Amino acid sequence: MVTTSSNLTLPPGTIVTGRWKGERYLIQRLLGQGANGVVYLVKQMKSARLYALKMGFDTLDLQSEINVLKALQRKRRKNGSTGKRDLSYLVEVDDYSHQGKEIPFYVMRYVKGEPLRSFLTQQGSRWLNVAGYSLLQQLEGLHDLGFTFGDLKPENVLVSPYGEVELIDYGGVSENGRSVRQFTEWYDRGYWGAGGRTAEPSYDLFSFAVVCIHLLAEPLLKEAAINLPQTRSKSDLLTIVRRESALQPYRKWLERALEGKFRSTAEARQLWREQVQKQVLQRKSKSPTPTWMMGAFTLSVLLLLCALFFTFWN
Ligand SMILES: Nc1ncnc2c1ncn2[C@@H]1O[C@H](COP(=O)(O)OP(=O)(O)OP(=O)(O)O)[C@@H](O)[C@H]1O
Repeated sequence: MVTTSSNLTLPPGTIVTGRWKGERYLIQRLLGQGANGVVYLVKQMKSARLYALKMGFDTLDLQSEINVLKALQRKRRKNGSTGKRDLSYLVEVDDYSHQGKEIPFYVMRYVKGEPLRSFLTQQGSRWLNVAGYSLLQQLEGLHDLGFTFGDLKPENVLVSPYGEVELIDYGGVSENGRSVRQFTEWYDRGYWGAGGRTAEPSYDLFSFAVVCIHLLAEPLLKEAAINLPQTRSKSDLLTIVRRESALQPYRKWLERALEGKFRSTAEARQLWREQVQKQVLQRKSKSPTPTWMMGAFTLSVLLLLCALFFTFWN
């Protein structure tokens, strides 16, 4: 096995022992690899619990990601009201000594889910209603703590079988008011000449609007994205939204997000909910959708609404 700082693959069965804290983790399998690191599914030896463990290629990048996670954790603890689940996202930070090198790693909650795109391919694009609502809930929690996610893209959104969303990859999270640290062209407001790269809730809402366009009208988005920067603009996106039939149920929401007109993420979430309710009612009155499917879908919407209620009103 060749190990360099930019290429580190550890086989299943390897035990990663933290240099400072001594905790031991047994690697089960590779979960994924990105620009900033490798993520493994691991079993904590003392508890037999499953976690995700991320090892960094670049110590500084990983450290700043860890700093953000710690800051979020501190704020969540202080606020105490954003749901117990989130308090334990970051589990541990340590170094791993491997072939004479110190490799930094952190351990986080293992998120069992499918990336948004494959989830919708398997379940049907209608499930964007449920997943989108859950995503807006997640963003609202983050925004309320004073942070912007930044690098919102389909790969960073994992969805559970019931449509509940978890964001992964906090490497792009920035404090509101600062510059966005990490972004991906298509979902970046600056790329479309639609605003600056200041971290603020409207930045994430814009990205989510482009994510929706990407998922439901990819060929048109691809076409618009190849325009030169001088000719590429937010109106290209607005034109797609007005023309593409698959986007019509979301039109009002997408227009407001692209124009940066939501006053808050709560308002964006509320409008999303209204448009979902409208669709459910319309379908009920005219579509021959099997009752079981409508039942499962409505149950998921209800579960999300309950989760929201307990999170924000308790
Ligand atoms: N907590 C988690 N639970 C389950 N899988 C995860 C988790 N975190 C990351 N992954 C998987 O590992 C992959 C890479 O992780 P991540 O996106 O954090 O790496 P990255 O190097 O920052 O990626 P990018 O190049 O997108 O910035 C993800 O696409 C996902 O499949």
